[in-house]
Amino acid sequence: MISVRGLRVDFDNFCAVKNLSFEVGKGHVFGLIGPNGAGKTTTMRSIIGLLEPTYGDIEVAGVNIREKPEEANRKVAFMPDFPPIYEDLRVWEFLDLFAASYYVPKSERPEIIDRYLHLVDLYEKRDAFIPGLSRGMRQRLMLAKTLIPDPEVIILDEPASGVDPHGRILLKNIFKQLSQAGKTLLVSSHILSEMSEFCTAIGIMERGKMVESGTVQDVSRRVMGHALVSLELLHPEQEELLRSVLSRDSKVGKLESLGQGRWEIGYEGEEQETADLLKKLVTSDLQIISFGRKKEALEDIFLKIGAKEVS
Ligand SMILES: Nc1ncnc2c1ncn2[C@@H]1O[C@H](COP(=O)(O)OP(=O)(O)OP(=O)(O)O)[C@@H](O)[C@H]1O
Repeated sequence: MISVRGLRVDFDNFCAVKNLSFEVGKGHVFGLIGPNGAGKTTTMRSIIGLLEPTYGDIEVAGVNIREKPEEANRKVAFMPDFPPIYEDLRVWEFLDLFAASYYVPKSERPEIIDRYLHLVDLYEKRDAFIPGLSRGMRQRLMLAKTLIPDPEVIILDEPASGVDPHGRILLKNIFKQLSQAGKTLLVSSHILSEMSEFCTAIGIMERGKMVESGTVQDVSRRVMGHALVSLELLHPEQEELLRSVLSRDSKVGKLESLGQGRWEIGYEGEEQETADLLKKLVTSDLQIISFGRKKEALEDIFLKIGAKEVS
């Protein structure tokens, strides 16, 4: 797990991170979201011990980084947003070099390297020279390198930047596997829509402060005040019946027709209440083709918080 309490980081007389506290539990993927200069990289560099905080307490996998920096260092791996890379090596040689620097015995390295190359879908590029790789492939190679020491805590700064849709799906599956294996992940990104798929929780940073954090759903409910439910009627002419059933549910807010029997409903209820609403609709003889809580649009949450900050 990761625990950050009361973190402050100053650069000369500029305060980049202010009184920041958050926790990421074992097996969770926490997404750090924020505009340029919000303090995401500074926070990550502090957690891995690359920056010394002005004050605050940080623990990784239960180890305080100030008290036991070397032990903490062994528990955590970091993938920076612009990692340096050794240009004149083949893919496997690059990983072999890193495995050697982590004291992986020579006899075990080929198997470990191949395992991680398969994981990031670069096995076919095993013998290719690094300059011939695309930016997305390099990102995936760096991810393989980051995972080789089998760290408990993995910190990734903008891992999805420059990665194509195939690579992003791959990344999502890798994060899932890692969290299922009990790893703790902290990921920063500007690609907000993907963060809601990758992450079990998010934190939104603005000017060095955490302005919101929690599950995407919790943050969305707090910021937006409601969830959106989309619904499609088989017979659009059942509109009156739909309106009448919905009017009896106090949690229903704005009702918007998208045409041809499709509706969007602002809904303040929890998930269980949403399930109860569906039951009521169906037992009222409405013919429903589709019904679902929409994935909260992180972009909307982000914009709303941004608007709140400047107003
Ligand atoms: N070494 C440094 N010296 C002085 N100021 C710095 C230093 N590193 C970061 N900063 C400043 O601290 C603030 C936070 O920067 P940081 O890189 O943490 O933001 P970020 O959220 O990661 O941004 P981005 O999304 O652009 O990477 C910025 O205003 C930046 O200019």
